Amino acid sequence: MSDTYNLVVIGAGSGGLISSLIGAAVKAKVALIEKNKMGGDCLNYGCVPSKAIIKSARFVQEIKRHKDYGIKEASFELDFSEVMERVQDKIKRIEPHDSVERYTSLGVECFQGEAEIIDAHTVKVGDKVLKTKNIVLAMGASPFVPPIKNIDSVEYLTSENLWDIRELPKRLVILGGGPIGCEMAQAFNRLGSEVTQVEMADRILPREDDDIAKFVIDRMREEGVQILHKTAAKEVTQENGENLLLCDAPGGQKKIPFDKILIAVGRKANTQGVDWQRLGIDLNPNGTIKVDEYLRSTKKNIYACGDIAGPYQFTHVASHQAWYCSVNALFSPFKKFKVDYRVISWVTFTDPEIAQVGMNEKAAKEAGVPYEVYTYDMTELDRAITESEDYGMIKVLTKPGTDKIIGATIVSHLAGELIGEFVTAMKYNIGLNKILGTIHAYPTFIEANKGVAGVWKRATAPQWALSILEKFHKMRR
Ligand SMILES: Cc1cc2nc3c(=O)[nH]c(=O)nc-3n(C[C@H](O)[C@H](O)[C@H](O)COP(=O)(O)OP(=O)(O)OC[C@H]3O[C@@H](n4cnc5c(N)ncnc54)[C@H](O)[C@@H]3O)c2cc1C
Ligand SMILES: NC(=O)c1ccc[n+]([C@@H]2O[C@H](COP(=O)([O-])OP(=O)(O)OC[C@H]3O[C@@H](n4cnc5c(N)ncnc54)[C@H](O)[C@@H]3O)[C@@H](O)[C@H]2O)c1
Repeated sequence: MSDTYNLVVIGAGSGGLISSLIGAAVKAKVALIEKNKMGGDCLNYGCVPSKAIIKSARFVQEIKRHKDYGIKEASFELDFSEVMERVQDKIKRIEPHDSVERYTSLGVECFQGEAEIIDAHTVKVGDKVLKTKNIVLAMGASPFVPPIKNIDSVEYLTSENLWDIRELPKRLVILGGGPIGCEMAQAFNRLGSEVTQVEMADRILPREDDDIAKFVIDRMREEGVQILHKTAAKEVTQENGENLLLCDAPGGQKKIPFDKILIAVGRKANTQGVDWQRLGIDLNPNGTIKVDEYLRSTKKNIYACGDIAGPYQFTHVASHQAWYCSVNALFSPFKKFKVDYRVISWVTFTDPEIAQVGMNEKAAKEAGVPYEVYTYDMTELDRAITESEDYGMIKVLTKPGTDKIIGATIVSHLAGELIGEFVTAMKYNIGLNKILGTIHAYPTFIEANKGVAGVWKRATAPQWALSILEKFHKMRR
């Protein structure tokens, strides 16, 4: 038997794990190389720790809202280091899913160490040289640190070292109003930090529609997060033993005192330090690996998935792409599949959550796609009222004159769960009429999806038919 691998996968995050798993499942000889922690960003620094801290913060918030639930007195004493230990505990609970032991048992040969690509068919890890037919690049992305003067004078936080702190920052500045910035601004504020969020663009959550983002912005401000829009961080200085962030703001220069600063202004692909040109691999202007619709790089036996490839930076997209990388690498030229981004969903885990599938209004306008829009107000939903969670909306974009869904956005409690029905509907071409005709249990949050379908039905009911019906019933009286 040849020692040559069918697939060498570099990086054991969401993309690399799934890519190697698929290879092993179809009996290919697969090596998986990881230089740091199995599970990559999602498990160790991303989705898992962030969702764990968000839960503690939400629990605190519910205690603060005791009067909304008819409870006169409720108090709590926060032990921040325990909150952070709980975060680590959740990582440890999930770790076995992504472990060397599990992947080895599934038939993947795991190597610990930094991979070095020698040529298109050779990868080195430590003193081992692996020969391979194909390579999958799944090396992820890292926090981008913008060029702010004197930033190195403070021990700034990013999503990588945030999880090491055990003392709650009293005054926390968060740079960036994307998902990381917003999720962490709300969570730390709820846990007791005084949070100032600094966003360069016109507003935080710049990718969302205005009416959707407003629900989150209003809620965050109500809870006490100070949100500064159109504000660009320029310099860090120290005055009287205090750290200050100097920003260009609409009213002039602003000085923001802080104890800790979290940088969350985007993540850049881990493509530094490799001579890609020598390997015949082109990069995109933003530093990601240039791939075609089969996820092949410009070197045809080298594929890429996840954050290193883009265009999305989500765990589920990395694993979706991973399938195409492995299958296309292992079965080309007999069979190959074009990656399908038609139905991609994502959730921002603020409270309320924002969940999206397909296009929102902003994206449809930018792409010049014609649409009709139907909205449902969550204050009308019985279950939301009984839960004191009657806040938010569902917004569905349809192809004009039809019930075909081209996008859905939900901003509400449990939006991330509710979006699932629209994901399935879009994937299998189920329109709003069929959602309306489906029995949803009462009283549940998911009934809201039927609610928006009802709004569509009433708005599009043929007026001529209704007027004939009116006459018909009149005649029968
Ligand atoms: C705070 C935060 C919260 C997030 N929350 C969510 C969320 O709720 N939902 C969601 O879908 N996404 C979320 N994301 C995004 C998600 O974590 C990423 O999109 C996902 O982890 C990307 O997976 P990947 O496999 O491309 O890369 P990674 O998970 O980064 O894995 C890449 C791996 O490659 C290894 N590596 C790099 N170079 C080499 C080398 N030369 N040799 C060997 N190994 C190497 C790295 O050590 C790393 O382990 C979040 C991200 C952050 C930072
Ligand atoms: N719930 C989720 O699915 C989830 C959660 C967290 C992260 N992620 C993924 O990780 C990616 C990275 O997240 P992110 O929030 O770091 O980045 P992002 O690119 O999504 O948002 C960064 C924000 O920072 C702003 N910004 C850029 N430079 C700035 C500066 N110098 N000063 C102030 N503001 C500045 C941008 O205008 C933007 O609003 C996301 O795009 C997402 O794909 C997903």
